[in-house]
Amino acid sequence: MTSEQAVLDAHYMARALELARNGLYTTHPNPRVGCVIVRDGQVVGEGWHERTGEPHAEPNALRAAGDKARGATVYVTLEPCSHHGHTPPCADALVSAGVARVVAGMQDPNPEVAGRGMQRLAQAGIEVRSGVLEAQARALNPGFLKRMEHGLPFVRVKLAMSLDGRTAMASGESQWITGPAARAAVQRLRAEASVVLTGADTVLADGARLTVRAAELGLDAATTALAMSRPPLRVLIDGRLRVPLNAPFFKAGPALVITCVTPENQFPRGPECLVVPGVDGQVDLRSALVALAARGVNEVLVEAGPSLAGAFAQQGLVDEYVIFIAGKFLGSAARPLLDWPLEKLADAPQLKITEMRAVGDDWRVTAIPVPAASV
Ligand SMILES: Nc1nc(O)c(N)c(N[C@@H]2O[C@H](COP(=O)(O)O)[C@@H](O)[C@H]2O)n1
Ligand SMILES: [Zn+2]
Repeated sequence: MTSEQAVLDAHYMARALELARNGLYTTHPNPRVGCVIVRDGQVVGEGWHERTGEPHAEPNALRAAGDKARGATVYVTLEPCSHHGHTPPCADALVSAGVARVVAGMQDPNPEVAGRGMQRLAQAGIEVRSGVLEAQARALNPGFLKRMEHGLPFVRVKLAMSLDGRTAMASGESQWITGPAARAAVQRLRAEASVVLTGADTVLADGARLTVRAAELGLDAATTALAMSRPPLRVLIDGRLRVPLNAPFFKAGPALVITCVTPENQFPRGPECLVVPGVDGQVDLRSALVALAARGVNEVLVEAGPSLAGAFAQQGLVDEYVIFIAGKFLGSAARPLLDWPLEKLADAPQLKITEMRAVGDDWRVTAIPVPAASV
């Protein structure tokens, strides 16, 4: 392959990635996928996957290209599927359309596909290439990949704190530490998650509802409509079933309660209740995540107090922290970020800060845990 071809491949894959991002709020449990069809140096078709049950990105792009797909090159951010799911195999559609070349961002880790899509194309005499802008293709679907590769959702913990690392006054007062731009960013994090998860303490103390509110997303009308069409499932971890049915959390819409005690008709007409293993009224969080992944949950946003967020952190269940930092001191009597008593500096978990940027008057820090072996 010439270097000119490699540059063109990266260029059109970048466009396919851009298209895939249209599905940021809607595709789960499916992945976000984009597709561009190019013939004689012209883009003749574009498509992206909007929601599960509807056509994949490739048939959408093929429909736009019509007869011009014959002899064309197809750029798709994820290997074309080879299985019959809600829709027929995209690899077959590409063969039927007579395309000459298919370039994929990455192999599909779904065991039902896992290389068979590219294989089918190659067997039909189509030139194939995979792994173009692979890091970006992977970054688009952290939850889908984690679920397919590890049977767990991707867990993002959102925290908001003062410059001295405090999240609320001793009284619990915390509205608002951060400004409106940071709060809008949190709304968008909720909207892109499959699940927003919290604990009984937060719901009982703050009356938290954890809904996505259209007016606070800060998105254009079309994107807001997409985001609101697929709101995340709100999940409450409540080991002892302490939260009453009349709590604002339950009045705000459908919710799932994860507990470790038998509900015994606790919620006769109330929310769905999932029982997982636990000890002393403490839900086993890994079991809860496994159960969510089994239901097709890709991305979990944890918005909880120091005790539940700290438990996720201590148990090594967090993939990413998004921490909003406000230019305030709340003082030493205020509440800490995480309940995680550590004795020695040597025991302090290492994080890699991957991004830091201003959001209105606040700062947003993204950090990922560094595995102990590589510290
Ligand atoms: N290559 C590709 N393009 C898309 O637009 C997709 N949505 C997928 N998804 C793959 O197919 C599975 C879902 O199939 P159904 O929507 O149920 O038919 C999904 O798990 C991916 O493996 N792939
Ligand atoms: Zn497909």
